[in-house]
Amino acid sequence: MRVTVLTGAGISAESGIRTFRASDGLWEDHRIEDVATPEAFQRDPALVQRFYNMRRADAAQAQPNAAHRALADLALRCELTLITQNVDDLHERGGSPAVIHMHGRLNGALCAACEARWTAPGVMSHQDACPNCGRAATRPDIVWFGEMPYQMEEIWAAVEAADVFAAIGTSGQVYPAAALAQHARRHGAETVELNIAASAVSRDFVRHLTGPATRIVPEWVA
Ligand SMILES: CC(C)NC(=O)[C@H](Cc1c[nH]c2ccccc12)NC(=O)[C@H](CCCC/N=C(/NCCC(=O)O)S[C@H]1O[C@H](COP(=O)(O)OP(=O)(O)OC[C@H]2O[C@@H](n3cnc4c(N)ncnc43)[C@H](O)[C@@H]2O)[C@@H](O)[C@H]1O)NC(=O)OCc1ccccc1
Repeated sequence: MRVTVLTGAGISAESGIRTFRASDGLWEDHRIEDVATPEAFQRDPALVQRFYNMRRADAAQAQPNAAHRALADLALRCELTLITQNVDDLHERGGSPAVIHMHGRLNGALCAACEARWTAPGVMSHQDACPNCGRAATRPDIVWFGEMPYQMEEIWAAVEAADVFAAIGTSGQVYPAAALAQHARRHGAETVELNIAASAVSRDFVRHLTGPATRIVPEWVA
């Protein structure tokens, strides 16, 4: 059985990581345009680094929950492709061996000059020197709005090959991630949505499991 799973901020909500669009969501007190676009980084790199340093510190405090662990268990029992929009490392800390971070990672750094990548779990500054070219053009290894998500070829292939496609804790408002369910359905997959509420693409799913991820994901996996 080939299962492809897409996760969003909702799977990490019960670990204490803020989602984006909830009433207390990140986008309530930060404008996307100010912190999550290449233009924002050009304009005020220190503001952008402060935003991601805060996110990195929050994620370091958080612990994986029963939903993260249930997916690690599922990987032992089927051919699982785990795709996440999340930039935290709770899937890995929850035991998932292979995770496709389509929107990047908090613990990653990228040189805007030579595109070198390295792991940087601590506080990051745009003045940090690149270990490869030595220039001070360090940015978080995060996919910002207007930038192409990572590993899209692998992702489309895993969606097309899936017998089951599941979306967990995502509002279906950001593309191309939000288009994956429809693509999976068009390629014959059984589509299931796991969420506490309806999403912007609930119509693309034949099954809907409603409730907190820490309850419904272990139930779905069992
Ligand atoms: C806002 C939206 C309309 N805009 C876009 O989609 C744009 C533009 C666009 C492209 N195509 C389109 C088509 C139509 C319209 C617009 C577009 N897309 C892009 O810019 C993408 C890139 C998008 C990626 C941006 N980066 C992120 N993240 C990293 C940064 C960071 O994290 O700071 S997106 C970020 O926001 C999204 C947030 O969504 P969710 O994770 O779903 O979170 P949200 O808070 O919204 O919802 C939480 C859900 O959980 C549920 N929930 C809550 N608690 C629980 C609980 N306890 N249990 C279960 N469920 C729960 C809730 O009910 C809810 O449903 C995630 O993707 C997340 O990664 N790039 C690109 O298109 O490039 C082009 C291109 C082409 C060629 C060459 C070059 C470029």
